[in-house]
Amino acid sequence: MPMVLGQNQYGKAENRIVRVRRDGTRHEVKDLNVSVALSGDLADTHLTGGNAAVLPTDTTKNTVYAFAQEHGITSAEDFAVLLARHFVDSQPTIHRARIRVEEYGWNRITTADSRNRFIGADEVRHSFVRDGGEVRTTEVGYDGERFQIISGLTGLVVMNTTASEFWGYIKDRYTTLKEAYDRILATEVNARWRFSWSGDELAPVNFERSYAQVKRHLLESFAETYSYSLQQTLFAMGNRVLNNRPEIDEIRLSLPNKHHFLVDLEPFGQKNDNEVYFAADRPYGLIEGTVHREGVEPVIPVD
Ligand SMILES: O=c1[nH]c(=O)c2[nH]c(=O)[nH]c2[nH]1
Repeated sequence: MPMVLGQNQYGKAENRIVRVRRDGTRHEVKDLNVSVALSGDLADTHLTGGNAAVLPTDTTKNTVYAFAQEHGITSAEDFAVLLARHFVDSQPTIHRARIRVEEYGWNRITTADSRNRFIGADEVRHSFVRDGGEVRTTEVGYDGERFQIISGLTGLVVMNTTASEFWGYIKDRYTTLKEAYDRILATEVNARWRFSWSGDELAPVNFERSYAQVKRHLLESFAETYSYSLQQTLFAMGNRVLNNRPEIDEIRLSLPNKHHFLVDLEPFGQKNDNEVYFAADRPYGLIEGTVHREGVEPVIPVD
C-alpha cells in the first residue's frame, strides 16, 4: 500500500539573537529566540531527494541575523512579520511561513554611583539585569495573502493572599476538599491573544505598547477580582483585556492553580490562622479557556 507524505514544514529553530541598539551611550537590547518554519512545494525533497525547491535552513538562520542588522527589531511581532513576508514573497516554492519568537526581557541596572562616567542620572546606560518574570511570545503565520498574529506570555506568576473563596461545588463519595472562604489564589499566567490585524488593514499595531497594556490589564484584573473560582478570575482577565484592547479579538488563558494548603500545626500545639501554608508544586488544577468577541470565530489552538 503506497504511503503519502502529509503536512510538513522545515526551517531553523531557536535562533538566539541579541540585538544591541547603540544610540549614543544609552543602549537598547532585544533578546529573542526565533524559530522559522516554512512549507510549500517540498514533496520532492522528501520523496526523491531532489532539493531544487529547498531554501536551506542555514539560509533562514542567516536571514534572521541579517534582517536584525538591516531593519533593527522594533518588536518581536514586527520582526516576525518582516521575516515571514520575505520567505514567502521571495521564494516561489515557499507558500507559507510560520515564525515563532520568544522574547526575554532585560531591565536597566540602577545605581547610586554618580561618579561612574557611564552613568546618566541613576541608571547605567549599558548595564542590564535579566528580567526574571514572564517570557513574551509571538507566532506569525503568512500564506502570501494574510497574516495571523498570535502573541502572548508565559510564566507570569501571581498570587492573591486573600479575596479568594471556593465553595458550593459538587460533593460525591470521593470529595474530601474543604470549602474555603478565605484562601490563597496563585497561578502562573500563560496567555495567547490574537490580533485582528491581518495585513490589509491600514492602521498598523504598536505591538510594544499593546503588549505592555495587555500585561497591565491581566495583572490588574487578577488583583482586582474578588474570586469565587479561578475559572471566574480567568474570564474576568480575558474580558478586561478585550474590553480595553480593540486590536485583539480573542485571548486564551491557561492557568495552573498553584495550590497552597494550610499546614496542620495542632500536633505542635500551635494555631494556624491562615498564616502557614504548604506550597504544592504538583498536582495542580489546570484551568483553561478562551474569551472572544461575539461573532468572531476563535482560532487559537487548544493545546
Ligand atoms: O478555583 C478553583 N476551581 C476549581 O475547579 C477547583 N477545584 C478544586 O479542587 N479547587 C478549585 N479551585
